[in-house]
Amino acid sequence: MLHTRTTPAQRRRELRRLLASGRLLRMPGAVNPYSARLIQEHGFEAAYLSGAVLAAELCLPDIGLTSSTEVAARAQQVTRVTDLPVLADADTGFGAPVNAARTVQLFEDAGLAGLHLEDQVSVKRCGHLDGKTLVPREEMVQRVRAAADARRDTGFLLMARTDARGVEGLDAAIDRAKAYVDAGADAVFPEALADEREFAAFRAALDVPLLANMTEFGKSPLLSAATLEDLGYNIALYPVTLFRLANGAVEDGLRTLAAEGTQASLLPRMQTRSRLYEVLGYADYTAFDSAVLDFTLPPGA
Ligand SMILES: C[C@](O)(C(=O)O)[C@H](CC(=O)O)C(=O)O
Ligand SMILES: [Mg+2]
Repeated sequence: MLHTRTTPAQRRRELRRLLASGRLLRMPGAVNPYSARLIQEHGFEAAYLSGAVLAAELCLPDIGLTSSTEVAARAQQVTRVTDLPVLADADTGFGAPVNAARTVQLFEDAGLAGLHLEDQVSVKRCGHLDGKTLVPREEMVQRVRAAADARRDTGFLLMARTDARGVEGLDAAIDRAKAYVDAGADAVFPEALADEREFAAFRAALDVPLLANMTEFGKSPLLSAATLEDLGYNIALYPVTLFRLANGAVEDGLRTLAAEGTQASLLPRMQTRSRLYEVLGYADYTAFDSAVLDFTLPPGA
């Protein structure tokens, strides 16, 4: 009942254990708390909270309009329903290095297992678009240092993302990543690498855990989990996959409903009522109050 059994500290330890295991961790982005629960049920090791999805859900572009408190509030709703470690997208840290520090503490309090900070300027954009602007390396070093110092739980994972590949080139991106690790980052997210060779170059240059962003319709090839594991990557990120799938299904459904005047032909593609109730754990609540499950579902529901 009420789904979770573990503390944030346990989940952070679990994330660190997984990152040290040499196995690839598969991390889909949750669209909402319910989908975080589904990610857990389907056997994934961790979940992600994407800045792009959070913004898009509010019908906003991913340009840094959401605030750290808004993201933390959403994160808390997600961490309440899953025992999986959840990594959150902290964009640029939402301002100056002191804002990044505050973000770390807000995200710790939200029960997250870690966050990533990127080296773009505050009016940021998706890492797979052209025309990005970076802050000077020294400013990002300060951002990372402030974030590392702000942690009250040293288990909380601090990941540095560099967007430099598309702006300054691969070598500069690797140099920046090394400086961020020296400043206290536990792990690195090399954004928008062009091919497998570049993924390998990052792995050869750094000995901290690395995340591979397998976002669709972007600049990186969609490498399989097996390939990423062979390359020595620690996390395969699918940040917007569930959101794009859901939106595709919703648009198809709306078209069919409009054209056919009934949703009847869509039923085979819908999650049933009984499956929904199973995920929500209706049955578990009856242990406390038999009135919760004192109904029978119609056949096929
Ligand atoms: C990972 C990311 O930061 C996100 O917010 O999910 C995005 C994903 C995307 O826009 O496809 C990014 O890569 O910038
Ligand atoms: Mg993002």
